Amino acid sequence: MRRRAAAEQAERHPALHVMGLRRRFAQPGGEVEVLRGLELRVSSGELVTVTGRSGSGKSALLALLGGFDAPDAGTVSLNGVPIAGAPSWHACAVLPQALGLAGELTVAENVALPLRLHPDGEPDPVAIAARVSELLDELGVGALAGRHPAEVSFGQQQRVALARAISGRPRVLLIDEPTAHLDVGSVPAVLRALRRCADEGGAVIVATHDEQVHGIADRRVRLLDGLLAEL
Ligand SMILES: Nc1ncnc2c1ncn2[C@@H]1O[C@H](COP(=O)(O)OP(=O)(O)OP(=O)(O)O)[C@@H](O)[C@H]1O
Repeated sequence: MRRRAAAEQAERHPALHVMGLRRRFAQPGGEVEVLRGLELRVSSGELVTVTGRSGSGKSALLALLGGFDAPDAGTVSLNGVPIAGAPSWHACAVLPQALGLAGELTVAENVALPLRLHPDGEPDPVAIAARVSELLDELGVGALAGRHPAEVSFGQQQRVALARAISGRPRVLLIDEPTAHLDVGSVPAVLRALRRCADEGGAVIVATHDEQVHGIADRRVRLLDGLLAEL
């Protein structure tokens, strides 16, 4: 019964639904309204890229979608339920440009964290280790598992942070510029990982200037004058 109710809920409500989102920031010349009543719906299994000129508000938008910032007006709902603060990693994983890896943990321990904090309970440690090494290998950083984030390059940290964001198979994944610091050879693995996350049922939203990322999207939107336009 509960499963049927959840299925009906998923049908009625998109994985991510943004309504009337407004955000103003105080700036030296006065207040600037960066988001001006923005609307967005993203379904499970859909990968949407957000483009827009530098300073248009893409990172500010992701911070609001991830519950790290509060809007001046409007709502962000996950499966029909408005968020209040940052949801669990399982409900919504966020990969900001600053990455946010835990410096005291190894690469492998960082990637294992969402699995260990899973709301259904911590899976068997052998299953966690297998998932972690599979993801790190796929992203070309398997040899770094035992190092700490400060001991690897920023481009490598970026792939570790992506592995951490997707390890718990989040229902919604928000990513800011996932290819910004990568060498050309590392990009295909990142694109495959993002696409698979959507194909396995995640709603994936990626802010990017990179045409290669737009190439794997189901839908592209542009942030312009505080609103999103379909491309
Ligand atoms: N906490 C804040 N306080 C004041 N202004 C802010 C704050 N956060 C963002 N802004 C302003 O909001 C605007 C949008 O910034 P944001 O970082 O979201 O742009 P962006 O589209 O992600 O840019 P980029 O593509 O360069 O990463 C900028 O003018 C920025 O200065």
